[in-house]
Order: sequence, then structure tokens, then C-alpha cells
Amino acid sequence: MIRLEHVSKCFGGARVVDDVTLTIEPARATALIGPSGSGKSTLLSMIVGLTTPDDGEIEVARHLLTPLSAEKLRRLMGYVIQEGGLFPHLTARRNIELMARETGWPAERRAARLEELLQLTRFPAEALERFPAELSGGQRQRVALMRALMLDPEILLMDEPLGALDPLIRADLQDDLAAIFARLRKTVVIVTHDLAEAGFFAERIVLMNRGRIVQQGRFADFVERPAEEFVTRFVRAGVRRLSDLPLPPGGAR
Ligand SMILES: Nc1ncnc2c1ncn2[C@@H]1O[C@H](COP(=O)(O)OP(=O)(O)OP(=O)(O)O)[C@@H](O)[C@H]1O
Repeated sequence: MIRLEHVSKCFGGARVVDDVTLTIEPARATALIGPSGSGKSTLLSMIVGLTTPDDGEIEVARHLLTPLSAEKLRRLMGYVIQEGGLFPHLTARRNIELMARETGWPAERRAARLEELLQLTRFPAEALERFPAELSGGQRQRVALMRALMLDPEILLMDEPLGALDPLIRADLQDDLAAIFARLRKTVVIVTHDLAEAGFFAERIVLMNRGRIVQQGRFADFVERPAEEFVTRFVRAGVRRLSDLPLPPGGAR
């Protein structure tokens, strides 16, 4: 479980995360949505301990996140940053194995875990020796996901993992990611600015605007009980595209 209590962050005098209190339930996916600049990435970066809040408290797996505890707690979290963040001078294999090598995993253990991940993400083994620039956008995202999952963290944080992909590859990866989330049953927080995508991946959706949470709940709550005019507008903009998406595993949206 992840718990945020009255968390705020300012950059250059602007409050980009403003008094956010939020509980993220374990073993399920939560989508963090909102327009560009609403503070989603900053919130994720604070949860993973890379950005320090100015105010408030964050607890990860019942441990208080502090500059001292951050490094240890980060081991519980796999983090996929926007655009994947792969090291361009390392092959796909080296990118994926990076943390396991640093942690001192022997070669057999790394190979066994890599094999599981290749199956999970449907990544072709023969592409492991390629560099990120030699992979397609969708393959790069699969590599970034494998890297985040290598140490089998309890929590998976993904910042716009599908943002830069063309629509067909995006739809493929949406299907695969939804299936992976359902299979792994990890605590997943996925950032998107797309309501349709949020509804596809996550039972629980948290909508942010200007650094604040304006509403949280299921997709239907946003449609049937919008908390304010902004939610209605956001839903209207998103719903036009929702009918284009396949149903998630289990059927209901
Ligand atoms: N390191 C930083 N220094 C200064 N300003 C920052 C920094 N990081 C983020 N900001 C600002 O904070 C605000 C929120 O940014 P953030 O990236 O968290 O929003 P977002 O909702 O994730 O947006 P997007 O969907 O475009 O990624 C923006 O105005 C951004 O310019």
C-alpha cells in the first residue's frame, strides 16, 4: 500500500502538487490522470523517492519515505519513466539486467528471471543484443517494463508508458499490459492523460488538475457523478475515444 498525507511540492514558487492525500490500494492498478502539467509525474517521482516533498508524508509498504529510507524503499518499486529512459549505450539485455548485476545476482539467476520476463512481455529473445536505437518504440517499452520488473518489486510505477507510440502498437501494448497487471497482481500506478486508457487499465482512477485531486473512483463514477465542471469536460473529451478501445480482460469498464 502507498499512502500520501497532505503532500505538496513547489517549483519556482508554483505549487505543482497541492495538499494531496491519497491511499493507493495494494495488488491492483490505479491510474493517475489529468491534463499536461497537472502534477502527475511529480507525484510519481515523490512516491519513488526521487523528488522530495516540501510538505506532507509518504508511506510505502508501511515505511515512512525519508531521504534516508528512500534508497532501500526504491528496491520495492519498479519505475518506468516517460519515454522508457533506457541507457542508449547498453544493449536491451544489459539495460534489463542492470539492477540485478548491481545487486550481485549470479548469471544463472539473471538468465532464469530474464526468460520469465521475455515470456511475460512477449519480447523476442533474439532482439536482446540490440541497442535501444535499434528497437521499435513498442519494443523499447517492453524492455523498460522488463527492467522495472527484473527484481520482482511489489510495486510498479509507470509514467505514460504508451505516450509516444503509434495507435496500433499502443493498442497492442495496452492489451498486453492489462493482461500483465492482471497476472502479476502487483500494486500498479500508471500515469496517463487519457481517460479511456485509465478506464481500460485500472479499476481505480485518480483525476488531478492543477496539483490537486479533483475526483477519484471507478470510471462510471466520473461519468455518472462528476465532482465538478472540470470533470464533466475531461470525461466528455475522453469518452469520444473510449468506444475505440477493446474491452479489458473481464469485460467491464
Ligand atoms: N524539476 C522541475 N523544475 C521546475 N518545474 C518543474 C519540474 N518538474 C515539473 N515542473 C513543473 O511542474 C508542473 C507539473 O509537472 P508534471 O510533469 O508533474 O505534470 P504532468 O501532469 O506529469 O504533465 P505531463 O502529462 O505533461 O507529463 C509543470 O508546470 C512543470 O513544468
